[in-house]
Amino acid sequence: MNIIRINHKHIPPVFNKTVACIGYFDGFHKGHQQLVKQAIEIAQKKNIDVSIITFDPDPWHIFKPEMKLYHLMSLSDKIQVSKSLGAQNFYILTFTKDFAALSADQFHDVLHQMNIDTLVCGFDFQYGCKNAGNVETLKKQNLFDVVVVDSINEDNKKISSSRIEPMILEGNVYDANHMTGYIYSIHGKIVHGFKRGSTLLNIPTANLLVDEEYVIPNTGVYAGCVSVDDTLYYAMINIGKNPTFENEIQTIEAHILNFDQDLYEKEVRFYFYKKIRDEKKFKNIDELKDQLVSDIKTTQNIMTSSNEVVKNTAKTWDKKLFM
Ligand SMILES: Cc1cc2nc3c(=O)[nH]c(=O)nc-3n(C[C@H](O)[C@H](O)[C@H](O)COP(=O)(O)O)c2cc1C
Ligand SMILES: Nc1ncnc2c1ncn2[C@@H]1O[C@H](COP(=O)(O)OP(=O)(O)OP(=O)(O)O)[C@@H](O)[C@H]1O
Repeated sequence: MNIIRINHKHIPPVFNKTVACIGYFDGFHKGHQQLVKQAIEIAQKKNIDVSIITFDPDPWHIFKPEMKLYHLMSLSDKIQVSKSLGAQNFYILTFTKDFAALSADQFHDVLHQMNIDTLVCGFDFQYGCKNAGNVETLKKQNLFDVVVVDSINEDNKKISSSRIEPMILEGNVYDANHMTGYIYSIHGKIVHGFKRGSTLLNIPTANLLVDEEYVIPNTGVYAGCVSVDDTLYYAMINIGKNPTFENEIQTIEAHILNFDQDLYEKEVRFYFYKKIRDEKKFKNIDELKDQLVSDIKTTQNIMTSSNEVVKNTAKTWDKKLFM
């Protein structure tokens, strides 16, 4: 895939004629996926490329620089998912105050210089200074064709990134996953924990130092997966302060089922499919251990009966399944 960062003031003359989807695309939910599907259909008929156009940094970063922002996906996640959805190009328009101040016509001109043949956007797409541009202004211009996708809904309400975020924060990853079709995941590096898992409990866990931009699910125990290198494994994941041991800081740790490899310093991804229980304080280590053994069975059962979403997750992140 071609990845090109673009400063709107100096657009290089390097772009293939393309059908492009435009938006911020945080989480690549089913609404976003519909745009890409539509773009692929048009591109196949015209025998031209499919491109994703997004903005970076997050426009909020320019308007409210003091605000700490959390996302469902990093920019490199979006690149990876765009590739598996079938795009040939990924264009990153650098979002600056100047870019935000473009009029609708100037914005059209930027897209024209990027050799856009057809723009695919959602019914509520807005752009340009003070959101002056919308589907109506796009349809009036004649530099490129425009295809508008109707609202993709769940429970009669538009699926959107801002609807998915609070669900994840509440721990309701199961319903959030329904709006994307694959399992929500966060990326990071495996670091050292207190080593109680491998010694006291005989159930080793990998502790994740998460990349800081992600929306983190609420505390609790989740059935899900972990991917290591190019393989996806079933896993049970705990987010919390291990109240039995009275830790002071929250950790994110996973026990990967049927897995026995050193993971320290590895870059991995944790996938949260469904919350199975709250984290609890146990009277003693044996009770915690019994609970963990039961959690392994619960996780195995939940994950084996969720074949479709697991397969789609593996496809989305280009992983093979080891189960
Ligand atoms: C799936 C799972 C569920 C867990 N549930 C609890 C829990 O309910 N209460 C608790 O105190 N610790 C819980 N733990 C955390 C264990 O106490 C933890 O794995 C252990 O302290 C090892 O930590 P370490 O990696 O720092 O050595 C859970 C861990 C996992 C992987
Ligand atoms: N549910 C949906 N149905 C159809 N089109 C959608 C849907 N959600 C987003 N789009 C379109 O996808 C593109 C990217 O959307 P974008 O990520 O900017 O917004 P969003 O998902 O609605 O997120 P937010 O909640 O942050 O507004 C836009 O063109 C938008 O109109």
